[in-house]
Amino acid sequence: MDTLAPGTLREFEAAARARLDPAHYDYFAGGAGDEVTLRANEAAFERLTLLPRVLRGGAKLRTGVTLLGCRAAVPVLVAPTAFHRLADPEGERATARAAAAAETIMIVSMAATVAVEDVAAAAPGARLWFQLYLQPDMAFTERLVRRAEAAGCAALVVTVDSPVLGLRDRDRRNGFLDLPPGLYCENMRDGGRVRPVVLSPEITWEHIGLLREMTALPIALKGVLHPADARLALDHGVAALLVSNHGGRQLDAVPAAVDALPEIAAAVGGAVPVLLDGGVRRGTDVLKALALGADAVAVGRPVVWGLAAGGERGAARVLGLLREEIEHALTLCGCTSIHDLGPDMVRVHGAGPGTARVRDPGPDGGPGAAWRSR
Ligand SMILES: Cc1cc2nc3c(=O)[nH]c(=O)nc-3n(C[C@H](O)[C@H](O)[C@H](O)COP(=O)(O)O)c2cc1C
Ligand SMILES: O=C(O)C(=O)c1ccccc1
Repeated sequence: MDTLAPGTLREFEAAARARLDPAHYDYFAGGAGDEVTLRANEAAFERLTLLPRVLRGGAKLRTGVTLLGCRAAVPVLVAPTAFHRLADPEGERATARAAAAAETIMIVSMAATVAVEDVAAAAPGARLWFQLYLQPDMAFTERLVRRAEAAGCAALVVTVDSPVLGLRDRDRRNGFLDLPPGLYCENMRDGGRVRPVVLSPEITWEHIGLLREMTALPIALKGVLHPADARLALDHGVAALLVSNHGGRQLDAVPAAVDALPEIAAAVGGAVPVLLDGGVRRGTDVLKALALGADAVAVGRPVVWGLAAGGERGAARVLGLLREEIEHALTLCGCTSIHDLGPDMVRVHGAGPGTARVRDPGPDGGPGAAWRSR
C-alpha cells in the first residue's frame, strides 16, 4: 500500500473488490433476500446525529474497555467472519496478528479456514474469543469447546440468529456453495474427516444451559434483537450480548442493528456488557452506538476488505483508521473518555430532542456503568 492506499473503510471495500474473485466478493459483501436489512445497517447510522459538548478539554483521551476480563485498547472488536483464506493466503492468522497489533479482541469464527490452535500460535498476545454454532451433536460441540479453551480463547460467542442459513441470492446466482479445493473449515476436523458446519433449528435455551455446565468460559450470545430474549439471556447466565442481524445475512426485514440497540440496552439495564455489530464504517458510528448503550462494537466486512486489499497490514490499517477516527470524533464531541458518551448526545435526524433517549445516562453520563463498577 502506498500514498494512493485506501484512507477510509469504504475505500478499502473498493480495493478489495478489485482484487477478489467476483463470486467471493459477493459472498463477503452480500446479504439475505432483497438486502433491505443489509442497507439499513449503514443507513440507520446516517440518520443518527451527534450533539457535541464544548469547553471540556484537558484530560488525556481514554478509549480502552475491559470486556469479560479482556482489555481492548479500542471499543472495536473483530466480528467473526468465515473463510478468511478466500481473502488472503494467511487467512485468519493475518487477521489475528492485525487484531493483536491493534490491541483488540478477535472473535474467531467456527467456520475459519485456519484452525483455532494455529490462529492462536500465529499471533502471540492476541486476545481471542471463539464463535460457536451449537452443533446438535453435543459431544462434538464439547470437543470444539475444549479446543477453544486449550488454544487460550477467553470467551465463547454463541451465534443464535442462524437456525438455518439466510437466503442469499448472490451466492445462489454465482453457484457459490463450497470452499475451493484445498480450503477447509479447519475447526470442523474431527477424527480424520471435516464435518460440515450444521446450522440447526433444534437448538434451544436448554442447550445454552448444557454449554454453561460444559465450560467455565463466559458465554456471549450473538444475534439477539428482541428485548424479551435479552432478559431470557440474563436468566440463563449469559455474560454478554451482541446485538446483531448478522450483517443483514440472515432474516431480511429485521431492523438495523443500531435501531434495535436502545431497547436491548434498556432490557439489560447494565447487568452485562452489550455489544453491537452491523454497518459500523466510521469512528462516528462507533460513538453513536456507544452513546446509545453499547459497551463496544464489532466490525465484520471492513476487516475482510482490509485483508483482501493488503493482508495483515490492510486489516491492521482498517482497525487503525477506526481508532484514529474514534479519537478525533471523541475530541470533537468534548469527550475525554468513551464513558463520557450518553444518549443525551444523540438525535435522530429531523426529530426533536430526546427521541433517541431510552435510558437515563446516570450521574456520570456513561451508559451501562453498573456491570463495570462491580
Ligand atoms: C462474509 C461473512 C461471514 C460471516 N461469517 C460469520 C460466522 O461464521 N459466524 C458468525 O457468527 N457471524 C458471521 N458473520 C456475521 C458477522 O459476525 C457480523 O455479524 C456482521 O458481519 C456485522 O456486519 P458488518 O459486516 O456490517 O460489520 C459473517 C459476516 C460476513 C460478512
Ligand atoms: O456466511 C455466514 O454469514 C455464516 O455465518 C456462515 C455460516 C456457516 C458456514 C460458514 C459461514
